[in-house]
Amino acid sequence: MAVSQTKPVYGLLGRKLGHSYSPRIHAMLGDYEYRLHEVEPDDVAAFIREGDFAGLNVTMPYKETVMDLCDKLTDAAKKIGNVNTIVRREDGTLLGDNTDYYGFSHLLNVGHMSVTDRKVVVLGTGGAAKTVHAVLTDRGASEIVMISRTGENNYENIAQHYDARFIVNTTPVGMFPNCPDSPIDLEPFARTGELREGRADGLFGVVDVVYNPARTGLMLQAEKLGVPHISGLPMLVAQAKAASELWQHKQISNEIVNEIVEKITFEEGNIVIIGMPSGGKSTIGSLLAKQLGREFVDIDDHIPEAAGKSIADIFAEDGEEAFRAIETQVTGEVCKRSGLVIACGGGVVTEARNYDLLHQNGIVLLLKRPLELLVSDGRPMSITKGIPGLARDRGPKYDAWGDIVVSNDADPMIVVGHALEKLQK
Ligand SMILES: Nc1ncnc2c1ncn2[C@@H]1O[C@H](COP(=O)(O)OP(=O)(O)O)[C@@H](O)[C@H]1O
Ligand SMILES: O=C(O)C1=C[C@@H](OP(=O)(O)O)[C@@H](O)[C@H](O)C1
Ligand SMILES: [Mg+2]
Repeated sequence: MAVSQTKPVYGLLGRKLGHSYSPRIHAMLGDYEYRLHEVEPDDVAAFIREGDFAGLNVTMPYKETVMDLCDKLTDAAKKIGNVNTIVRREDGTLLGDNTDYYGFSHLLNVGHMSVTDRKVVVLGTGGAAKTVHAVLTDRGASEIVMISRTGENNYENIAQHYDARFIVNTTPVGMFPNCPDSPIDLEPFARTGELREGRADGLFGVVDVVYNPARTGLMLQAEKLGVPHISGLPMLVAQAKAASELWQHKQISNEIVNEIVEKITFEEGNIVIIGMPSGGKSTIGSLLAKQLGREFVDIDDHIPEAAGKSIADIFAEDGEEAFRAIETQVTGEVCKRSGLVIACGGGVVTEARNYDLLHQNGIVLLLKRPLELLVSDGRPMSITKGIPGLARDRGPKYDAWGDIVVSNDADPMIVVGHALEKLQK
């Protein structure tokens, strides 16, 4: 008689799990069930005692709580002071371990962040900060300064640490939906170095453990300053891999970690389309979304809703500046979401402040249609300034903002095919 095989059951324990990436990550790491458990503080002890699981990941705010509920702790978990992975052993007892340590270590490796003999500023003093501190200590950082809101080293007196060479953010500042916020200004840190080849080299690296959005305010500023930087997704995936290895008693390659990071980056990232008015952003965007099975959002469609009047009326009654203010507000709300195809208004590049909004969580696709094929119908800017004038003013900005360029000079479905090819590279 055939014996029915049931899959082992793992999962994630936390209080609010939102749209956690963990089930998707674990589905790519092994053949097991992975469930989400949102549990209130008073119920955690009972959940652990009675829980029907072969192992667990643990997240905020229970990484310290579960330490007392495990039968045994690994040395790493004891040293760091929190548990993110629980393994049920053969005799049924629970072993508490910490794979965030491995995750952060992996993040430093893939970001090429060599902290040995360097001064590091760590923003935050919570659970993630403790893990980060342990890794930095083991890697021989010369000085580790922990910044908190009210401690001895805080955001008021952070200037005394502008000589730090690395910054690690472990706070939730900048995390969705508060994006693109940033906990600190990086410029004074960068400026402490010598000016070489036109850029200050005081900062060697910036790491953000936040992974949604893909680029927090901190990452976007590091990028502008030319400072090497990396955000938290490889850490999330690597800690999951290490947990999965403990549960399955087998090794998983770093290749798989990289593949998962790439897949989630693409799926969660937005495809943000810019280009001249009537260049085909709405047309190509909606077809591309259909092809990818994604939601399509046309910023221009949401502006009348936000303003209570049509785009033509905003321009006629309130002027361009008022239109730009509403456009920025709507663009910010839409672009912080995930996994969308977004068509922007043609003038989005006229406001420098919109750059971060477009780039925080996506790839910017510049759609270029030959000027002679562009039309002005109903487009206030194209009518008043004329298409050649707009093209002259905006051309350099379109080129600077676009991460990839796609020509819209063929049948729309052919253009969508070209866009997909470039996106999947
Ligand atoms: N590849 C194409 N082939 C034929 N017509 C196109 C193509 N791309 C755009 N159009 C047409 O050009 C006009 C403007 O396109 P639209 O998508 O509204 O531009 P945008 O959103 O950039 O202002 C529409 O009438 C659309 O049908
Ligand atoms: O170029 C511009 O400044 C504008 C372009 C329009 O969007 P399309 O590019 O979709 O026409 C719309 O946002 C508004 O009329 C302003
Ligand atoms: Mg449009």
